[in-house]
Amino acid sequence: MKKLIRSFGYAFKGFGYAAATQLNFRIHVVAMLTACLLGYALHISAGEWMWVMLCVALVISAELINTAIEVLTDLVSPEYNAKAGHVKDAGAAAVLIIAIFALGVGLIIFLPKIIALIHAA
Ligand SMILES: Nc1ncnc2c1ncn2[C@@H]1O[C@H](COP(=O)(O)OP(=O)(O)OP(=O)(O)O)[C@@H](O)[C@H]1O
Repeated sequence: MKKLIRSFGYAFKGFGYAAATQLNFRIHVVAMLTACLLGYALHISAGEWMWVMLCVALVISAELINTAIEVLTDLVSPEYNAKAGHVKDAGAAAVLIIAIFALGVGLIIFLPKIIALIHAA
């Protein structure tokens, strides 16, 4: 049990490290919190919440894995190395693809509701 609690602590430490050092991570956390607030305010359905939660988990996990890749790359290759660059670029590309997916889901769920609200006003 103690071990389990300790590993939660490590996970929170990892989250804190990413939040303290990565601007993109902070931007994505704010975007995901905004999506959750919008979901609450616009009374989205259970099915729509599942998509939003999937996007939150994907985006935040991708950012955390990308942070791990960046830190490890800097550790292994502090000097310029083309392969180190490819590793970081591939990590960044993975985050971009997931962010685009999340943006698409957000537009599909929220845009019609926001347009309907504007028309009703
Ligand atoms: N050791 C390296 N060797 C070769 N190219 C690198 C190296 N480190 C970084 N790069 C190149 O610079 C880009 C930016 O790297 P950097 O580590 O600054 O990441 P970042 O995405 O700007 O993240 P952050 O600013 O949060 O550290 C990489 O995607 C890669 O193309």
